[in-house]
Amino acid sequence: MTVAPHFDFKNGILHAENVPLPTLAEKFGTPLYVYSRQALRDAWEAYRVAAQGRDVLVCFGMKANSNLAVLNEFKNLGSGFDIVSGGELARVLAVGGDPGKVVFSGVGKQAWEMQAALKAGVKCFNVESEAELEQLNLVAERMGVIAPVSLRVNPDVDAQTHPYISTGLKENKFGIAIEEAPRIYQQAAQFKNLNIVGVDCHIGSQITEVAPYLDALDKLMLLIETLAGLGIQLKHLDLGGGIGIRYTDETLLTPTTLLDHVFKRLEARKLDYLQIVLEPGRSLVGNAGILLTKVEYLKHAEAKNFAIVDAAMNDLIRPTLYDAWHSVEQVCPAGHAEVRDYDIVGPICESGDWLARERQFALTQGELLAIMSAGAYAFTMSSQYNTRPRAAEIMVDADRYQVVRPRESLESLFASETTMP
Ligand SMILES: Cc1ncc(COP(=O)(O)O)c(C=O)c1O
Ligand SMILES: N[C@@H](CCCC[NH3+])C(=O)O
Repeated sequence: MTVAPHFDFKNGILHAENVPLPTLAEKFGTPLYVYSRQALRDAWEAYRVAAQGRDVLVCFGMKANSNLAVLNEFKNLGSGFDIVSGGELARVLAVGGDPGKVVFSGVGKQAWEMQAALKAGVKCFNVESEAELEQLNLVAERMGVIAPVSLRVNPDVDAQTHPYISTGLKENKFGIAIEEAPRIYQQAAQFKNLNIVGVDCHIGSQITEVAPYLDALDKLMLLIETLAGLGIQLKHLDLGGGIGIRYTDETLLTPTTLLDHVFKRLEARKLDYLQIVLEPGRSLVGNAGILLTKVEYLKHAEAKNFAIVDAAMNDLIRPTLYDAWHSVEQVCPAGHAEVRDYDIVGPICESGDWLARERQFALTQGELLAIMSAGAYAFTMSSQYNTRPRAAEIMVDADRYQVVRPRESLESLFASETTMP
């Protein structure tokens, strides 16, 4: 068993659904991102079941994986989208996503992005500062439209996750301090081209406990009641994303547990008329993807053993950026070689170019490894550092597969560059 249900061993070979990974490596080369369509569907189903027919809108936090094939799958399942840029909006529109189910997050929305989102008709802007409110009102006024607004408040709760991916603490750059929120809502109500529709928070990522969400919810419910007292009625409450996935042996918070707790508290306060919006990213895609890579060289140095693979930090930056653990599987474990502790590293000229450290393997040169849980914040955070073309992406569906993004060609990497005479 691997950490990802649709990536499993059959006859000693790791498969994506029914497709042996060596077949894909041979056909498309490595490094290669491979996604399981069924894993996307199962992850979505967990949210659908959790909603139990209650008014819940799931907006896929698409920064986790914005490949059009992935977006299209979620669109067809009824998902909305949480976007953070004009670029992400363009992707949603490219797959025919419903702008009425799009929430626009982010601390630094530019005027052109606001304009594009207003033109498309997004569900709401999650506004993160007073300055942004003013700018949004101005853009809407110029266009002669009304902008739907929700304030992203910072509830100052500890999501008990990695400091780099915790976003709901006072010292984070995100959101409006919750004590300031009533004043700023009142200010927003004065703007002629804004329409207040909701409240939003997002406290962090890879959260495995329900408590931080409930701490945030309690603070938000109090705010909603305060606002009602001031004559400001909200229609929705957005609790952001953040549900964690299994990278190793984490005990998981399920969407059902989260929503059951949330609705219980809302009912107790008679606030269950509110629509609940969620913005899950990682939990919808994280374990629906792997990064397939080939061992180029084995290097047995005095202090350490290295497996130098053809994937690198430009393909998957999470290990070096967050010290994140990704489980690694041998695609065809043969077991003849000597078992050693290996650092799995890429070819990039940085000491930080590692994908896993101190893992016990019996490795052979030329064999394939699968870096697991690489469906979220993996390809989307990739770069071309060291003039390395970004990897291809493949979607598998039972025994079918399709290239959903080809490997970049070398020429394309510098095709638009010019020399100066
Ligand atoms: C505003 C916002 N919403 C949703 C998400 C998705 O988070 P996750 O992938 O942890 O579900 C993020 C990223 O952390 C975010 O910043
Ligand atoms: N990129 C981070 C998550 C941050 C999400 C952005 N708000 C990760 O890989 O874990």
